[in-house]
Amino acid sequence: MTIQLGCIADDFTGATDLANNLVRSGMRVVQTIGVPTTPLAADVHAVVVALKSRTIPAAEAIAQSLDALKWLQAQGAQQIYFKYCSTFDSTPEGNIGPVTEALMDALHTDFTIATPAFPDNGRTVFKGYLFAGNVLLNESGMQNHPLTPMTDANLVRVMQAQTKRKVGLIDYKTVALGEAAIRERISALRAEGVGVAVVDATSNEDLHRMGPALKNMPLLTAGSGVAIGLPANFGLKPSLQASQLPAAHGLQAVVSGSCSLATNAQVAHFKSTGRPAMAINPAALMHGQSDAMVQQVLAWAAPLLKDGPVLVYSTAEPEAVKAVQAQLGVAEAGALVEHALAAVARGLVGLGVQQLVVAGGETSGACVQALGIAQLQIGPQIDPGVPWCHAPGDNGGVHITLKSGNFGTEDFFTKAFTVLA
Ligand SMILES: Nc1ncnc2c1ncn2[C@@H]1O[C@H](COP(=O)(O)OP(=O)(O)OP(=O)(O)O)[C@@H](O)[C@H]1O
Ligand SMILES: O=C(O)[C@@H](O)C(=O)CO
Repeated sequence: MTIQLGCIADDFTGATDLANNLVRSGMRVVQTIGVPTTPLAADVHAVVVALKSRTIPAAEAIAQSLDALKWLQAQGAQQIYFKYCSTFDSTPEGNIGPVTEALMDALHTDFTIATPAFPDNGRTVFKGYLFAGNVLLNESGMQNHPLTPMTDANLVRVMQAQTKRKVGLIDYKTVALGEAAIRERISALRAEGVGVAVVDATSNEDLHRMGPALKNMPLLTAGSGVAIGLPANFGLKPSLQASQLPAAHGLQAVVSGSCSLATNAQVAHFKSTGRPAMAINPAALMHGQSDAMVQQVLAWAAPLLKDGPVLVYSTAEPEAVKAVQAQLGVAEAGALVEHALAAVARGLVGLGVQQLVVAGGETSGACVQALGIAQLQIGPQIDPGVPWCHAPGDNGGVHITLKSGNFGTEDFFTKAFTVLA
């Protein structure tokens, strides 16, 4: 079986976000966790390979992305889509620039686009500046991200710092004129030696105008927004009919390791409903105390689960995160918390949880790996960018949703379960 679009996502929530937009735009999609070792068995238009490569060393991110590329090419992928965060999450070293460059080299292409625009979630790009909601990226809370603080909203500048290729801009005026003008601008930029063009988009209409101009471009790099304009290039029509998931069974739980503004509000909202919630303090995980802490959390959760969803969270305000990072180091703090939350997720599933909400991309990566999930079927959307997914397994498998840090309404942690009911 051959596929049309081959996608490489740099984290797991981002992968379901992209798969969701492709499904809603008319594609049959499968998401794999990591690079599969066998050929694709499903009859689909697109595959999203979910990596956990956003914050690992650039050389490793490149190696994993090239592996994914090789597998996708072997499945016949006609176009490659490198999906990163709608808030362009990266460190000064990358990994968006280095991975883009490596994919360009491997695909023997001298030009690609870069745009994290996702208007349905308030991410817009105007004159090369990224807005999250009504404010610039660096005023949106993303300047305090635990792993990838974003302190500059100018994407041409941010991308240029990460790549040796010349970075240019296709601005909103060109995008507004549509396919021919965008193609003309691409030719002009290529003639100037530009290898990567940031593209403005402030609405879904912009993304739909962009779509036809991207037909046959070997590599696209973007958030999930660009996806909505692509299926038409393959003769497919939008369909809001998400794929049907098997009926949901089992107990319900939420595991949250995201420290974003949105997740902090979602945790506060869940607690305000009076439902059971337990915080994990990273300091309590140090000196080999993690296993004991996980056991304590599971013993707490076990008798409560029959009465409805419980929440286990490390979600904290920026000051608390900074204090922990000062004590443990940024990477160590992140890894310690991810490891503990992943063990909690595995333990909760062991207690009978079959409907699981996980908040945070890195956290989701750790949890999905700990649960041994290899492939996800994409189901109905809960909020823009966040679908329910299903992983087959014993007793009907697990319904899981991987919520990007900044996505979802305040009541997401309770609302999500009503979508499956
Ligand atoms: N209280 C805490 N102190 C320090 N680090 C924490 C704390 N809680 C979580 N972390 C770490 O912060 C990181 C949060 O990243 P994660 O990707 O899970 O969330 P996010 O960035 O908000 O989500 P997304 O990537 O979907 O936008 C993880 O590595 C997590 O382990
Ligand atoms: O694009 C986004 O914002 C999300 O899909 C994501 O990648 C969060 O990790």
